[in-house]
Amino acid sequence: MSARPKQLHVNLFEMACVSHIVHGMWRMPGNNRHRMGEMAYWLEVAKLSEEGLFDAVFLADVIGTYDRFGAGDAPALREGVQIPNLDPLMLVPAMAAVTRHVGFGVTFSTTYEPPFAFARRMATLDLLTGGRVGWNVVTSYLRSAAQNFGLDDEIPHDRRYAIADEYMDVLYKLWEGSWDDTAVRNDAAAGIYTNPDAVRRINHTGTHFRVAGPHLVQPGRQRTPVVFQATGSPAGLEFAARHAEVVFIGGQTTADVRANIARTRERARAHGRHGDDIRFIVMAGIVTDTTDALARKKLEKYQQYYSTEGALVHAQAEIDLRRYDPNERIGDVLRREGVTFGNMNRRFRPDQTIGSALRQIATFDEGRFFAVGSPTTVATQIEGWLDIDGVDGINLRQYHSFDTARDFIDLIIPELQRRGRYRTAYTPGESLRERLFERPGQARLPERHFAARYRDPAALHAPAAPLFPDEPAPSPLSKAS
Ligand SMILES: Cc1cc2nc3c(=O)[nH]c(=O)nc-3n(C[C@H](O)[C@H](O)[C@H](O)COP(=O)(O)O)c2cc1C
Repeated sequence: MSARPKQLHVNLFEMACVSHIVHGMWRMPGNNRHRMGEMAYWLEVAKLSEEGLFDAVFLADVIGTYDRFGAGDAPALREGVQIPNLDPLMLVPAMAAVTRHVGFGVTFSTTYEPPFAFARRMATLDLLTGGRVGWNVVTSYLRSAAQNFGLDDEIPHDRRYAIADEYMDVLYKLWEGSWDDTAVRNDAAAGIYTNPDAVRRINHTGTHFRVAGPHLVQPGRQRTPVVFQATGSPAGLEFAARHAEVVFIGGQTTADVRANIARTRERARAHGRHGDDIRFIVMAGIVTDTTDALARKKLEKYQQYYSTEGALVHAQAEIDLRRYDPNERIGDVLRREGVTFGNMNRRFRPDQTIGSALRQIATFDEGRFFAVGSPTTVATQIEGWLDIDGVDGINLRQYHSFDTARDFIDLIIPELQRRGRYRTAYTPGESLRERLFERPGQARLPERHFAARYRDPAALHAPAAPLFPDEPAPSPLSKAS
């Protein structure tokens, strides 16, 4: 009875750095990663993504270094692991100017810079792009980032989400509540540019932030950009349930992925949202060629350049695992060295042997959503991701810029289109939100989203229930707001 098979959403996964996810690849002849500081590079990324009818170019970001192995910044610098890196927000207007449809997902952290200036920057992008922007909300996991913003160490994990929740509250007040749609009159005869009765201050006074307003930017197409988030923690899940529209989901097995999706949907429903108000995206790796054998050969070629050191740096390994007995457990070695497990829990477990951790890293970061083969092979696997795992789309990891995107566009997309699994054209004038949710005419957040309450001016001054009421106050950031 189903009218149309589920279609794949695709973002090109980018970061304005040389080595983003699959490390060492920048050394491959013909790879353009070193051009990330050139405007021409980003214009090509944008045009290529639009040629591929991608949903968006998705830009990751970090605001500190992966200082590792007690060797400071040297390993990350040598390997180009996310340093040097450029400010992703600054790339968007250039890319938008040479495209008409493709969207832009931009990462920004809620932990270190107060919300008012960010509200303005993001609203500027929404306005200038005609509603083509999304925001990947991150709370930042690097100690070195904390030290760049006046702190000695990371703010504890769950507390970062409590700060982020109030951060969102301020943004929604500015984006959704401060200006009416009809505020700008541009009425020369009456001498009224903006109707003062249609613009209001927000006068937000919370635990972490005090912001008077009004917002400085008139409303764009979407007002609030599409809210992306990646999480694997209980606090992050609660945050996603209230705020996120696109969630990066993981899981080692189909059952895990399905359970993660179901849990997030269930929590979203508890917040008065609909299950399908959230899209689920996975980071995927695809290596393809005209035949399975050629695709395998391409993978082998790529693997020659892969850097285990780069991968360990990115995995935030506190020690250089290559220097230890592979039969020892990570936890035992760390104890002996007097080093804490730190953020290594993102990739490893303390009871894991060094050897198994190294094998995991050495498998080219294949991960759960990895496909190598001909277009038929890959498309069949993707259909399984959509129908069996239940995800809505992928962030396409790049091995080679621009061959990864080019191969996907030339080989995989036609096959997906043949199967009715991928759009054959953009819908002119649609916002990123309309595209992702396939809801024409709904460029703005649905009425049932938490943010929509601020469309009623009276609600601007009613205190909103914080998502994490037990968090202690004030935060180390409150002085900065
Ligand atoms: C696809 C994907 C993209 C991510 N991009 C970034 C990023 O650009 N910057 C960042 O600081 N963290 C990024 N993260 C990490 C997440 O923000 C988050 O720290 C991680 O998913 C763990 O969630 P948790 O903090 O709720 O435990 C990304 C994670 C995933 C899965």
